[in-house]
Amino acid sequence: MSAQNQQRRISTTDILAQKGGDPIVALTAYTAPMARLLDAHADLLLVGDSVGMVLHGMETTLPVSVDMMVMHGQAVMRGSQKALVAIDMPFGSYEESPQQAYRNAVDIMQRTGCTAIKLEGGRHMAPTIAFLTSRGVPVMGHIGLTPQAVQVDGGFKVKGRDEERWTELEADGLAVQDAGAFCVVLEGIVEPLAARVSNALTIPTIGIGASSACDGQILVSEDMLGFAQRVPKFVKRYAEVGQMIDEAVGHYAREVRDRSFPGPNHVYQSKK
Ligand SMILES: Nc1nc(=O)c2c([nH]1)NC[C@@H]1CN(c3ccc(C(=O)N[C@@H](CCC(=O)O)C(=O)O)cc3)CN21
Ligand SMILES: CC(C)C(=O)C(=O)O
Ligand SMILES: [Mg+2]
Repeated sequence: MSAQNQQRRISTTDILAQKGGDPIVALTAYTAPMARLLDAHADLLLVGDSVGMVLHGMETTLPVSVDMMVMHGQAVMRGSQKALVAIDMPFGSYEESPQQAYRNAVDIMQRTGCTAIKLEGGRHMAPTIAFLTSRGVPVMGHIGLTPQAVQVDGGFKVKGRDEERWTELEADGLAVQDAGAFCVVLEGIVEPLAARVSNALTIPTIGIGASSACDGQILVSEDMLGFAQRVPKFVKRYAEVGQMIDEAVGHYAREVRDRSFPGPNHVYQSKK
């Protein structure tokens, strides 16, 4: 390791310090080349369990394993230098007990070198979050629409449309904060609720489908880049990479078929 050009990674305390200040720029990353491109712009890269749906074609995030998260986490660590890397704890790896959560979180941190883990759940996960943070595992919370609850919720359903639910979600945010989380993802909630939770908390809120009232934003990179055919309403498509790939691959196929590729620049010549 050379001391020169060695850039310090953004830390959990750096993220915490962005509360109410410069918005936190976060994106998902699953691979080294994508992490390299995102690292120049993002404060935080999340190796999301959405990897199961986005890269592996799964219908939900439920089949994702710790080993999958570790493989993708290692790739993202190799591809990034500056951004804080957090890794999602997959379904079934943390809910049983604080001890189970600790064992799997340490496994993920030790095998990847990531800075933090993220887990879904509010008040009911607070004892687990406290167990982890008091033992050296930084935790990012995730409340609102929690995709690992897709089967009990009967789909990916926006939360807080009913005002009577607002105090419960606020209590979830406060419980996650009091348990020691350094930030919390607010997913799929109505704008006034996002504003209320963001104002009530002293840790940064990072929104996805939760309005600009949050202290930062996160999106699935492939969604905002235009890879997917269909994306949730909260996604803005900043590019149409899927279309670019279709055009490029169509061009390649035509050139292979008419033998114009490979051309003179793409072949090896023997010694004269
Ligand atoms: N590619 C991708 N992007 C994501 O943002 C994402 C994943 N995958 N996988 C894990 C979860 C699942 N997410 C989702 C998936 C679907 C909707 C969705 O269809 N929402 C409806 C609104 C439903 C309602 O109104 O209750 C929508 O029209 O946006 C939302 C979040 C967010 N996460
Ligand atoms: C979208 C973010 C918050 C996530 O949990 C994921 O990508 O799995
Ligand atoms: Mg996730």
